[in-house]
Amino acid sequence: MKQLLKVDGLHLRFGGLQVLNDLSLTVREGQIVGLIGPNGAGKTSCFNCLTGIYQPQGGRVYFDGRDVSHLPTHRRARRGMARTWQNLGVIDSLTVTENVMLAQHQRAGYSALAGMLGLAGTWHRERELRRDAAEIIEYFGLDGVADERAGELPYGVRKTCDMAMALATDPRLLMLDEPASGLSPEEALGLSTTLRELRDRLRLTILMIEHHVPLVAEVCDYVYVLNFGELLTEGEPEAIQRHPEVIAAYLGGTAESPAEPEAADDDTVQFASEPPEWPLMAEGKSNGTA
Ligand SMILES: Nc1ncnc2c1ncn2[C@@H]1O[C@H](COP(=O)(O)OP(=O)(O)OP(=O)(O)O)[C@@H](O)[C@H]1O
Repeated sequence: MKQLLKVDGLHLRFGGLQVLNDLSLTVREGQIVGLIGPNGAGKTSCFNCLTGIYQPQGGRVYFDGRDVSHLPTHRRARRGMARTWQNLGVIDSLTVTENVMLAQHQRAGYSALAGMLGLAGTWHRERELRRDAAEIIEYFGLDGVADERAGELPYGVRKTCDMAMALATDPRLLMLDEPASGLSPEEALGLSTTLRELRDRLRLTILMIEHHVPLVAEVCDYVYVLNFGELLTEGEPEAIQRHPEVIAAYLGGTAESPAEPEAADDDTVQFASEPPEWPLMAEGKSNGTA
């Protein structure tokens, strides 16, 4: 599988705070890759560097074999890098359809001024975009709320709208920032079906920040673990769940003696204490805390 995203030695500092320290990772085409780590580990900052929102002091980002480190956010998006937001990218005062169409506009193919003036050709393209938006909305099961203002919809529905908006940019790489946060445990696990479908039917590659371990274990091919801005370890989800340093990072303590894991009925561990969204799970068990 070819490398779609390659991150090479990112360094990011805010004043005296080293947020990312020599972070490197690779996402291959067709993979679903997880980026996990305790609160404040630098996951969202990493996404911000990948999308060009933050300009790191060192390191390079390559997308589809090209160095995109110097490109602004909208040009990276045009190349096929899309993201969702931890705190939702939807505009509350717009309807679901309007939000999706707004997201589509970077690939509209005409200037905002041409659109405003209704110049020849724009109305035809606009109709195409509206049709595409309707398909995306239907795909995500949002057709029943397409004309509702996003701000009036439940949180889970707005999250789905956020994902529909990312898809509307016609991406190759979808970067999801905590897609399961705020969802019920059932909704969160249902996401795994959606994510696999996005990969298998639409041939998307997915990099996702997520604390919901059953979802990560269920859907990710590979996982990177960040701690204090550095790569702690990487590997397949099963190995990550049993990794002593990962356990120690989430619980405090040391790799040799991580604090207080609860006994489980196999060789994985479950934690009753903080952080609630990272109890390492025996496969298929629900912790009810997501
Ligand atoms: N713009 C900024 N200015 C100053 N500090 C920042 C900025 N953005 C992030 N940080 C700091 O960088 C560190 C990493 O934050 P980041 O949000 O990337 O972590 P995270 O792993 O995504 O955490 P969480 O799981 O809680 O979302 C934190 O200490 C945060 O306060």
